[in-house]
Amino acid sequence: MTTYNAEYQRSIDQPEGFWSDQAKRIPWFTSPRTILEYDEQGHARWYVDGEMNLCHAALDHHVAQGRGDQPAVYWDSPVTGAKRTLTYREMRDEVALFAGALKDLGVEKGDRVVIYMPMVPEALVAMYACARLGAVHSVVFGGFAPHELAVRIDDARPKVVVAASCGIEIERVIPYQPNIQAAIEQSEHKPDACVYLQREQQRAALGPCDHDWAELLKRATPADCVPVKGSDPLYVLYTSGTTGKPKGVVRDTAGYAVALHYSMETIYDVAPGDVFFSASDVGWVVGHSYIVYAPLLRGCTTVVYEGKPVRTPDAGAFWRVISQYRVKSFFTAPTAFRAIKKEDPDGTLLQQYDISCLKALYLAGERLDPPTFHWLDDLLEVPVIDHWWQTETGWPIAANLQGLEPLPTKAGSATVPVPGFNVQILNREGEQAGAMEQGSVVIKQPMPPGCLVGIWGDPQRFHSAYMAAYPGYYLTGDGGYFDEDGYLFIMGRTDDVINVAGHRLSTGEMEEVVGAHKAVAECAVIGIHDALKGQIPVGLVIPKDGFDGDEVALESELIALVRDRIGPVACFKQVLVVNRLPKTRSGKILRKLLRNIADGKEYGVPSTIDDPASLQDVHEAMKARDVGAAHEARQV
Ligand SMILES: CCC(=O)SCCNC(=O)CCNC(=O)[C@H](O)C(C)(C)COP(=O)(O)OP(=O)(O)OC[C@H]1O[C@@H](n2cnc3c(N)ncnc32)[C@H](O)[C@@H]1OP(=O)(O)O
Repeated sequence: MTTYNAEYQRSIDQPEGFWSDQAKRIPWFTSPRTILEYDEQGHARWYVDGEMNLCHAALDHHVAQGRGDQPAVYWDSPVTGAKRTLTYREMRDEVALFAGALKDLGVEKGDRVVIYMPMVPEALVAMYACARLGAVHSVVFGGFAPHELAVRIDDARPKVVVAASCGIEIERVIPYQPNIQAAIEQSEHKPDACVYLQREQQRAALGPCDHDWAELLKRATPADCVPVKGSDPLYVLYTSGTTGKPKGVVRDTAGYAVALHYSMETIYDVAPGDVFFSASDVGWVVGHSYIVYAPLLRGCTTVVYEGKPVRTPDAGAFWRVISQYRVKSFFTAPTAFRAIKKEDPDGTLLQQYDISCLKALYLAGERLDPPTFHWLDDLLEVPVIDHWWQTETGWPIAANLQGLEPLPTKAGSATVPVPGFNVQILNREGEQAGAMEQGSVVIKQPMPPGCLVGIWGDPQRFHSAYMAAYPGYYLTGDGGYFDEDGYLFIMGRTDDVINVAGHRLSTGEMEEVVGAHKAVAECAVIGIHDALKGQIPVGLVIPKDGFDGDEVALESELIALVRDRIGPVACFKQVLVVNRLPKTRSGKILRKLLRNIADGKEYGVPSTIDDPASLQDVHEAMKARDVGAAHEARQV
């Protein structure tokens, strides 16, 4: 039996040999002869000359191997009361037919397709149909506003948009068609066609370029899998950066398939036939990797859950799903359990269900705070595993590898680097930090297969955002440290990206929206601690001369503006009007200081501050509005 240390060391010392062995675990049309090469900028490229199709590897291959009658998807939708099971054969056939429908609309290898759908099986069908044709999908989360959709349409320039007529947020029906119409009106690029899956809760009234999903299928003939090169793009997934423009993370095909397959076995310890439940959304990377692609690549059954952790109908919802579908591995974000703990602090609802099938709980998307870890650890009889990764990496960077060598857990730590990821901590001078010394978390090149291969249409940004800070290393944007046992502790972002309920958002983008209001002279948006959502944004604005003084009206307008431009998912719900903001003498707003005050920490007056009295002003304003824990903050 290989140990973690031996496997990890081999992956770092002999990356080509290591990933060549792993590549043999998935089906190819043509096996790669070149395992690893570097592009002209020195970035790793995996399996460039291999030929495969991810839809074939995840569906057709399993049907051919005798898994046709095994469930591939369990759909459970407490918001509509519907449930559905699709076998591998049924999935393959639906995907092939929908791929045929997309082909009829002119979609070919390399074309982009934007997908804007809730948690319905057809979202998976649409994604796999794109993969089948070699088309590049770009899924946009339903909680984003039309403006965000428009930005993505302009960047990805899709031939077709595939959507559902509506999504359902507990009891609220959210019509999607008005969002799509508004987005296409705002975007410069106009897709040729939109396809709507009509849901009975709210049907879409189809325009001249719109198509009914069911009608298209009636006319379509099944399409075959198109062989693609290992390095051909599978998808573009947008994620927040420090500026208003999101970054289109480009994922290749074969590296991703090999890495996901490896992770299912080594990290999540699941075998073909096991049931895997990831409670997230297809709009996030967790959805792409661990709802859609990895479970089926491994021959498992994936649970597609259209509901919330609470209120659909109660805080026992996850336990019900685990019990009903005999889930072996469950994955969600800590914020979901904070919501459950709030409603059912003693875990009483768990007693109603037999969850003896569950072998481990995995958490990611934000830091697993020790109180939530201990609550879960006391409640459950299975390992509670925090693991850390990013949209960019596509799969876990650090974890406690249950399929390789389970290690003792430490609260607050994501345990150890996953084989393939040469994680290091660099200090301000760019030197390796010692144990317990906090610094920038970086990954030494080559990044393993599955990680981003570029930013869509912007190679320069790929380099400047990730590769330029420390040549030869990928900059994660997180700060952290290793302890003496080699356990990795991630302490949070080192930039202006915040994490709200497991959703990565840019305060810079919110500042752009707030700053564009006609009454705002200057503003700062900071992420402050929140017991439920991890972090929430708070705006601080200085009004322009001539402002009428109605602070309540201004706050409402700014909240509505952010909701309208970015979406409800931003959770932007508090704005303070202030006379001045603390700045350095060179004019830089002291955001970290503002965060410390809001989080109730002790703070000093930096020597570089331009106007020390501004600090007292802001602190008083925060206390008056009961912002975070500002009443506990103390100047030292
Ligand atoms: C490891 C790599 C990664 O980090 S990948 C990202 C991992 N993150 C996740 O999986 C996200 C985890 N979070 C969640 O699933 C949700 O936040 C949970 C915990 C379920 C709570 O949901 P909820 O109560 O709706 O709160 P929220 O903060 O998510 O929503 C705020 C407002 O946005 C809305 N919203 C949400 N989703 C949608 C949607 N798909 N379509 C339309 N609207 C949506 C919510 O209704 C809420 O609106 P409102 O402000 O109450 O009016």
